[in-house]
Amino acid sequence: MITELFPSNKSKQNEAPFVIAGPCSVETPEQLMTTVGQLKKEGISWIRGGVWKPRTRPGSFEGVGEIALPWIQAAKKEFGVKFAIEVASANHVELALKHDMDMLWVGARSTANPFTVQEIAESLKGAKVPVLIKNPINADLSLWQGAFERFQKAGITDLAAVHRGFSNLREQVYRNSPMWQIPIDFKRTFPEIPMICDPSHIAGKRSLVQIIAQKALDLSFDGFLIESHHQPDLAWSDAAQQLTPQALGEMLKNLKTRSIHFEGVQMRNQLEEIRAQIDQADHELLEAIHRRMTLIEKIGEYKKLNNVAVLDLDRWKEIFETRPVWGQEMGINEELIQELFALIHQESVKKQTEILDKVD
Ligand SMILES: O=C(O)C(=O)C[C@]1(C(=O)O)C=C[C@@H](O)C=C1
Repeated sequence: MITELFPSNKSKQNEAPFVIAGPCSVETPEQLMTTVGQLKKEGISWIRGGVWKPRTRPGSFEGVGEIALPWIQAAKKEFGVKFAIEVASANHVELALKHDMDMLWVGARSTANPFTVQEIAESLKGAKVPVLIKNPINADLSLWQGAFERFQKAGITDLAAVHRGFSNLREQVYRNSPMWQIPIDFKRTFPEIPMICDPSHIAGKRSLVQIIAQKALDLSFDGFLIESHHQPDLAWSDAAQQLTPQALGEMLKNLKTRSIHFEGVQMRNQLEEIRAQIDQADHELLEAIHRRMTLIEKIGEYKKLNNVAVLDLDRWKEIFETRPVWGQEMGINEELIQELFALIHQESVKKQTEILDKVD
């Protein structure tokens, strides 16, 4: 089972994360052998490599295809490594299994298409390989969850999720927006499924890979899928985001792994005490919201009696402008206050509309 590969499931703390690394694309037998050999020297024994590359636009390099599979078999034999490749159709699955691939992954563009996910899941029935499912290219949590449900329904349960970021036209720093809340929400709904981070596709450039990888460890991710090439600048695809095996080894040494839980009685007691205070603060927050809602209902009754519209834009504008200023004085993030009051106002309007529409 794939879960056995992850340190967080072995109850050991501060252990090195599980890493699958390798070139974006398998290009030639020489490139593969050299890269795999160098990765092995860095202690990496799970290798990735693209054979079929689904590209956004035609004309760019789409992978060397099936001929790469015997090259991979040779590299596996030479270095005693395991290999993971992407599959995007039943035909790819059949070929991958025929050539002893050890792990498969479903790419972001495939996850976005339920027909493709269904086809891959069905073609894998009875197979023993673990499968990684990357998040869909668009920021749609349920589409990602749906892909897992399709695999589970087909009886394939040896699964892990890969967070590779989301396509976002407004994003400027990264190639794909990390939107960390989405993988966190995924972990909440599928706690038994390990979550791997692909910092290469989020970062888009090698100088940012470590920052993303560290953030993933801080958020208790279980491992990495990282692109590495022995001559990154000459790579046939994704040249800017690939690291040399040596740079990757160095980066992995520099990453700080964290414990999942607080260790030691004193630390745990302190934490309990602070959490009790948080419970109290949350209670007061809910009481304040309840008090506000009671007042909203009072105004709602008054508006109904006097035949006044629910929405009062001037008052709403005043609230929307003053609350962030109040919050700023307390050091609270402006965006949080705006989002919070937008939700609160939405609820007020809903409550008052119900009051006005109620037939007495
Ligand atoms: O002040 C009012 O008129 C209200 O009904 C309260 C309230 C609010 O949530 O604060 C709700 C709806 C209006 O659009 C403006 C403000």
